[in-house]
Amino acid sequence: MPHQENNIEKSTVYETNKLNLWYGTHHALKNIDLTFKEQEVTAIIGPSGCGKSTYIKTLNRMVELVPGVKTSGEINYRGRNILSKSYAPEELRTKVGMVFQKPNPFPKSIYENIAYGPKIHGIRNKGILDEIVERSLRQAAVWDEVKDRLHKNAYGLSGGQQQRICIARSLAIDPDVLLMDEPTSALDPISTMKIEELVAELKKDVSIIIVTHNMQQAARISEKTAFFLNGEVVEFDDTNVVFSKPADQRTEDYVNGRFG
Ligand SMILES: Nc1ncnc2c1ncn2[C@@H]1O[C@H](COP(=O)(O)OP(=O)(O)OP(=O)(O)O)[C@@H](O)[C@H]1O
Repeated sequence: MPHQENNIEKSTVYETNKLNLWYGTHHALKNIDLTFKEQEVTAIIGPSGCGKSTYIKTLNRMVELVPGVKTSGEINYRGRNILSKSYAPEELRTKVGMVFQKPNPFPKSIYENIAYGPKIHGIRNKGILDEIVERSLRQAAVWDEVKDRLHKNAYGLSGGQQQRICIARSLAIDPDVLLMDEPTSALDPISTMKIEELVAELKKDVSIIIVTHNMQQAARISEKTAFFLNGEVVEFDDTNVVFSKPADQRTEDYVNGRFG
């Protein structure tokens, strides 16, 4: 049954239908059918090498950068198949932000890191850029820590601060969707907590798809969970169902730490 709030069904943001992907001859994603809704956090869990990162990178067409990749099936974003020849990947870059496992700020000032995307999209007015920089840093819960050093190099920040700068950078384009690939795996518990709080806050405006190895994190922050194994989706359901009464024995074994 679809997740409902106030009896209004949430609209679909992304949907993959029979999505397959091969790295050369290696069949890494097998017939993946998943649907992601507005104002929801979906966690993607599964053991190492099961295809989580590959899947999330198909959603913004980043995986195409790997030589020898072949895909079949459909990825519909807001109702349009982004794998179709007529869909320009640049269009997605204005709507879908991505945050990686390791913080990867540009070797530039904090300000320039955040203003970069809006500038590429043609915003030149200093007052508007200042506003975007402040709003994004506030949203990413890092403003107070960096407001007095905006023109210092982002490399001078701690790992947790750098990761929140990267989140702020992706928020500066006012994204519709945020893809997060193990965004807290390199962080200490306090920075992790800040990012989890941030995810809870952001989901009012941004759909979030997050790959995580941390079961407690998936249980804490997501409405839906997809369990991947060997390139397939074994189970996709409300997070509380996946963690407390999963339909498949393999899911139960994984969420209870019996393998992976
Ligand atoms: N660039 C690549 N070229 C060839 N094979 C790849 C490439 N990237 C990933 N693979 C293979 O595809 C499969 C899925 O990898 P992927 O990185 O998506 O898994 P994952 O679930 O994200 O793993 P982890 O949790 O360890 O990050 C693995 O067997 C991996 O070796």
